[in-house]
Amino acid sequence: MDDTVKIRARLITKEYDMYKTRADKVKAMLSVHKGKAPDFWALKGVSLEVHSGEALGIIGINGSGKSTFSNIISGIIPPTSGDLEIHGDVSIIAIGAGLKGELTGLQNIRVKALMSGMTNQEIDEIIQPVIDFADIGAFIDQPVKSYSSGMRSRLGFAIAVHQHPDILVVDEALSVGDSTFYEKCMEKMDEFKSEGKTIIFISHALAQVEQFCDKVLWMHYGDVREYGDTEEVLTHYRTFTGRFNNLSKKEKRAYQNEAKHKQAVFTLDDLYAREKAESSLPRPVSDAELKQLCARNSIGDPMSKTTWFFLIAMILAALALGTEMVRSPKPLKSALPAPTAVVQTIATETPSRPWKI
Ligand SMILES: Nc1ncnc2c1ncn2[C@@H]1O[C@H](COP(=O)(O)OP(=O)(O)OP(=O)(O)O)[C@@H](O)[C@H]1O
Repeated sequence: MDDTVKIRARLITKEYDMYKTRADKVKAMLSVHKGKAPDFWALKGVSLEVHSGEALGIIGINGSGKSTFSNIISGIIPPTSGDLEIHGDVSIIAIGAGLKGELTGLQNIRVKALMSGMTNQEIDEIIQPVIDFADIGAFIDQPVKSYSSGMRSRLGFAIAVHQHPDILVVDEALSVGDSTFYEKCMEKMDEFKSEGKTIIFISHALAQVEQFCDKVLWMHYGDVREYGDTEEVLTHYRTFTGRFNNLSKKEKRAYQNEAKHKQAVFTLDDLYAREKAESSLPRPVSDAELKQLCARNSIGDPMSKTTWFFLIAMILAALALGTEMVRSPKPLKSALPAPTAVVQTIATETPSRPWKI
């Protein structure tokens, strides 16, 4: 492990809109209707720094936001606010994620490798090692939808590690494999670590986390409950889950409902106030920077008034042009802008059918 920061997350939030129908979502995007769908904040300001050669475990009960956070790190979904720096290529392995069911295992290897920017020659070189590592035999030529979850996980892991990413995110992918494959994956992850690569390991299997991770992030209903030394965090987490599991069904439901209510009513102003009172950031920031970190990113926002204005202006211009062309039809060639050389060539070659131009 060295001091080079590979991942720096500062006050990352994720808001999901709980639209009932697709139409409601489209209406909200166009800001046509005033009603706002109920919000749900899956992440309420997560900050951490992960270094080169470090293995970070992410733990937490179901629905605490682990996958949401790992999907943001992997670039699969954008954060709602906050700042994320990633230094290096990221490869994520999650159960079944990223594999196309209709394609064969072999085709999936090619597609995923192409998407990660590998050349055809590089892909040819990794195909056999991936097949050997995944150990799924003749199934490699079968559609992935016919695979068991263990086979999918093996193929996903094999592809991801052979892309040689700088940062490897393993989201519960090892929970479905057998013990032999698990050992093989662990060996590979150790190799990665010793090469200075960074690993994010999301798991409910605390013994695996304990064995492998240098640090642990305990997530709890969108918040960071604790972040630090593996043994310490795991001890506290085990105490919590011991108590939680002893609750009656009714008590558990009440606990969950209260936490989810807090996730529903959360706002970015709350985050700003919380950080003003007690900062969770690894380094101090100015008030202006804090305000920026607590401001919504523009991706996914409803359209601004200016965008609306231009959109409407363009639609009106297109309509006016269309009407003009219908009212005074001209020969197509004169209605069009000056023809290019290619169009002229075709027109010359097909003089009797100029409408083909
Ligand atoms: N696309 C979505 N739209 C709405 N809510 C979502 C969406 N994805 C996740 N959520 C909600 O966000 C919260 C966090 O989910 P997430 O999958 O990140 O938790 P998790 O800790 O990975 O859970 P698990 O351990 O069960 O995998 C949950 O309450 C979940 O229901």
